[in-house]
Amino acid sequence: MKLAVIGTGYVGLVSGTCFAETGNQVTCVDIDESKINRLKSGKLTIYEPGLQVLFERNIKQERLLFTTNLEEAIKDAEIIFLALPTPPGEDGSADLSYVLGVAEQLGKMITDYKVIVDKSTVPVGTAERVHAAIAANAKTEFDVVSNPEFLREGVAVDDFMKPDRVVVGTSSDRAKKVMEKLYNPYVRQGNPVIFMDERSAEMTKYAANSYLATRISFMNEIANICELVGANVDFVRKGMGSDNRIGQRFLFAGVGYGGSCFPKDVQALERTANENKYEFNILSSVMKVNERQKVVMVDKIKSFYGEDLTGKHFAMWGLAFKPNTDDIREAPALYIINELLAAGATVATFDPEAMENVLEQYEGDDRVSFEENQYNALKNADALIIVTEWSVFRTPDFEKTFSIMKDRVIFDGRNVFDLEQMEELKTYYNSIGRQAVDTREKKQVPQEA
Ligand SMILES: NC(=O)c1ccc[n+]([C@@H]2O[C@H](COP(=O)([O-])OP(=O)(O)OC[C@H]3O[C@@H](n4cnc5c(N)ncnc54)[C@H](O)[C@@H]3O)[C@@H](O)[C@H]2O)c1
Ligand SMILES: O=c1ccn([C@@H]2O[C@H](COP(=O)(O)OP(=O)(O)O[C@H]3O[C@H](CO)[C@@H](O)[C@H](O)[C@H]3O)[C@@H](O)[C@H]2O)c(=O)[nH]1
Repeated sequence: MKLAVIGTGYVGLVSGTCFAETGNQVTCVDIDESKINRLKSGKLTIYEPGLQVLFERNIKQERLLFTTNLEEAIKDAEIIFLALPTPPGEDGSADLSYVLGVAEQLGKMITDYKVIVDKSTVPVGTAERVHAAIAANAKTEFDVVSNPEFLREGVAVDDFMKPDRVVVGTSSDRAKKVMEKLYNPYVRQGNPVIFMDERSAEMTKYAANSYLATRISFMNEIANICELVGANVDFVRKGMGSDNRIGQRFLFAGVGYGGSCFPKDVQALERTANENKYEFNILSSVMKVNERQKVVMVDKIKSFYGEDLTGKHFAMWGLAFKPNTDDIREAPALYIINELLAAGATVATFDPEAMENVLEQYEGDDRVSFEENQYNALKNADALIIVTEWSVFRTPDFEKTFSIMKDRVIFDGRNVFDLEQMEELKTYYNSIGRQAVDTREKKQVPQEA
């Protein structure tokens, strides 16, 4: 099938490449000329494991093209995907200007039947608004379908190629047949395509993200209580998760959820509730808990050193909002850095992929540095703070680590180390939802003469 994907960010680039991989002819379009030039020259614009191979293969086999010319991209396409940003507006609702702006342009351009598919995360009722925006100028038949995307960054290719499910919202039989054909290869792998109306499809996306965010905030609260009562959240998680009704996944306490989706989508669903005069009490708490959790490491650091951190220097491992991505949108690390700086500290950071995206924010600020590797970041550090659970941080050379640091102190926001292991090292180790370990050698107090 011939497809156009409008917006070549995390979702557009992954979807476009994966659709090409299942044999479709895909043209990806973006207004960002530098992005398109880079993609055209065979270079990826994001870090996403497994994407490079598919990207190169499909470019080589001429199934994947890139352009800035919207009209050219959609001319022969049977299906047009909108993978455009829907950032939070000032009132927390999703900003639909990108989606509706492109819809208006499409209305003027389409000359034969098209299925226009919304892959962006958009509030309930958007399919109707997109339909109206296109219809204002369209001289031909078309259908608007809601097909929310559930991929996770860091495992996006796997999630796209082997989705737990595909949700398609449409009330048109003609569009349904087109979508059935498109997703046929995925159904054959045993993954269901769930058809429903447009409004339910739009709501499904917000419900799924908000539920997952709720699980995280719930576990973060459990972790905070564990610390107070002397329990260990890792045991509690395993004990809870073994109940099939709960399940093991997505129960990890940490430094709060970040990324480009959960924070904005929870906020947007609360906004939808408010607009409909419904008080969604759980969501307000989910957000409140997350705000607090993002800086829980700073609270721990301040109770160790005192409120004023002037003269203190910290090493930070991890900047991305989660491992295996270079994405730093709403990354807890950035909130933690800013709080530390405000309290007078300096920070040396290392992240395997995300440093380039953070550099700009601290340009000219010599209180924050970006180091070549995780050990360089430890030089003269009073303490190490772990914010993102990249695999490379899980088994460090502790002897080397402590020989470089000024003091043997670790604050771990992702529980990457076992407590037993830390008890054997002479260290102060403070993690999430577990008791702090302090096995540093006590200084000998000289006997009074
Ligand atoms: N990132 C994720 O993991 C993820 C997963 C599922 C759903 N979503 C949703 O998908 C949507 C896109 O998210 P993303 O992370 O890919 O965003 P992104 O910011 O990475 O990419 C959006 C792209 O759209 C381009 N763009 C903006 N205006 C354009 C226009 N008029 N014409 C053509 N291109 C234009 C931008 O230049 C950018 O490259 C959002 O609604 C998001 O909530 C994201
Ligand atoms: O047990 C967990 C799981 C995740 N997180 C945090 O939650 C955030 C989001 O993680 P994840 O969901 O893995 O990443 P995203 O790429 O943001 O994916 C979410 O958001 C996407 C955009 O809507 C959806 O498509 C995905 O289904 C949904 O999982 C990150 O900060 C994680 O560190 C935790 O703190 N504990």
